Amino acid sequence: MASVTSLTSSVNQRLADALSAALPEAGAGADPLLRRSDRADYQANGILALAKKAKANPRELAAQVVGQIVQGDLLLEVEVSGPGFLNVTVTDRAIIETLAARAADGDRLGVPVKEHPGVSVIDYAQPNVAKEMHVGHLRSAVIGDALRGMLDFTGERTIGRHHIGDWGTQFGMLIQYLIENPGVLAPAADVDGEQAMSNLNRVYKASRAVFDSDEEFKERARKRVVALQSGDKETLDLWQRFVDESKVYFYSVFEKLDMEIRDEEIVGESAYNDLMPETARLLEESGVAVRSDGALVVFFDEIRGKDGEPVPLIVQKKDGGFGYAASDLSAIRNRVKDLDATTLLYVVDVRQSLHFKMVFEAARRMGWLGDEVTAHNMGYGTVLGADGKPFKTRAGETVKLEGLLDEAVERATAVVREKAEKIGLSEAEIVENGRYVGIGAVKYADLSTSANRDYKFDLDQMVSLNGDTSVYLQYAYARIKSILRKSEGDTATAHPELELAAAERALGLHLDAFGDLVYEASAEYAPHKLAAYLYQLASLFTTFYDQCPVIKPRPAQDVVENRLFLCELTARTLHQGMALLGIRTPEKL
Ligand SMILES: NC(=[NH2+])NCCC[C@H](N)C(=O)O
Repeated sequence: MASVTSLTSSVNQRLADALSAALPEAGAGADPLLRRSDRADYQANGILALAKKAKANPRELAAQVVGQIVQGDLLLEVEVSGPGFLNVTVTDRAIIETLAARAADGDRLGVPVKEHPGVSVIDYAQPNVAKEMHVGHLRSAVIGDALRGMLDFTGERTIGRHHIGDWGTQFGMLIQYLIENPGVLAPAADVDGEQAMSNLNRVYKASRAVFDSDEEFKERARKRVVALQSGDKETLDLWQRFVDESKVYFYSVFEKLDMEIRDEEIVGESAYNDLMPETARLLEESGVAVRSDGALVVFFDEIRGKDGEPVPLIVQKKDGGFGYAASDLSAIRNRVKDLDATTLLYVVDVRQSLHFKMVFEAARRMGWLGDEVTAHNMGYGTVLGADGKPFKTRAGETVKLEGLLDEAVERATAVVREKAEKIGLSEAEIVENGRYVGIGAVKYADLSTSANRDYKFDLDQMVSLNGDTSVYLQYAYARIKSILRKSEGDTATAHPELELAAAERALGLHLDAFGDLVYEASAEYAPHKLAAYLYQLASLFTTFYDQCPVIKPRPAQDVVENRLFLCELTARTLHQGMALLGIRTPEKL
């Protein structure tokens, strides 16, 4: 099925044609700058600036443009307003016909795919081996997954990279402890997520205690690091056991999050070990990195620390070891060369933004990044507690993710249970819906705030039925589904010949904007714009449903059918939009 041009684009094109007829010197590319408006359906604001440039009177130019407009079936009225704006009203027919074309396009809803899709490699959901996941990891996973859904929908090819922290000197300590206490880590195949994490916690704490108190153990642990780095087989096998055990835990959390993570996309820091010596050599040979006190570093004039001295990016330490930066620089080479990436996205805590600024700039100097391949860090803000301070337990520790997710599901299940009897939900359905509502609430609270801002983790607010929450959207969806079930004898059919009520037009115009919105939000990496769109859609539906009876009191048959058509398209748009954000919409709630 062909994609559908939105009404906004059609009207914009119509006005652009009239504009270049009225003012030929403005050329074919002159943009009337059409926006949705409260006064009419749309307002065009572009004429003012063009008139100024052509030294013409804006109101006169606006009137000339109106004179050139071909109205056809699309436009009902175009009038000059204010200093030289155009207020535009489209016909009811145009609205319903366009929506009918969208409705005929299955899940895509007439949304076009990119003409020149690229390859976006998205670095997200990157917890650390042998460590518990915290709320920061939640944000990366949720935002990354939503971005991926949105980009995929516009035809972009996306590849996930879960750059887990699976390398570093702490493994010397862990592995040495495991060698000396072989029974402490049950095989990954024998444990569930919770057991895996409690095993790892136990080993971590125990080995840390020995490490801190026993100098000889410390020395053995140091030697173990060297063995690990030189690729000693026995050491690597034990390291792999920590990775495998951790993966059991990661997968259980991702499953809780209702998120699909693919094994082949878990490519951690260690995966780039073999590339790092070459990365360092290339950087040094080209002069981008220099030796300083024996270390290999990149300097940036423009990046200074608090003391005013340049902050270097350390590619290779004095002792020859490679760290986080070398791994990230090598990952860039790999993603660009082997994965053919055109865009590199990183969904990482804003506190790492200096690191990425330096890594990207170094890669740019090397020509690994440039006009053809760009990199962006979607640095996200901090998760705050209900008191507005960084989210910590009473003991001051970072809050563990699983407990939070369980609590969200528990609260949501209680909310679902309240209405369960009335709508006839089975126990299994209550449990499933509770999960979708609870996890949806957590995801939506994160996604509805722009990523770079902090947000409050407030469970009471998150599962509230009123306000900008996923539950509100899920209820709107389920309500429409119930209306559709109750109207079984009638079909949802578009009737373009009907005159529309104001609330029908408002809903219809918003439905039409879905495709443009998904495009814009994807291009700006802004899931919060999609969330805001969906919230508005649900609100417009509520107004429509209050003002325009669908079956009770029963209007004329064609009106019933047309309203059911609007109901159905709203439900499908809500469902699809939420799916792009990674949130489920239960059929009955
Ligand atoms: N390519 C990257 N450096 N990605 C981010 C990794 C995040 C890191 N594992 C952390 O927990 O902070």
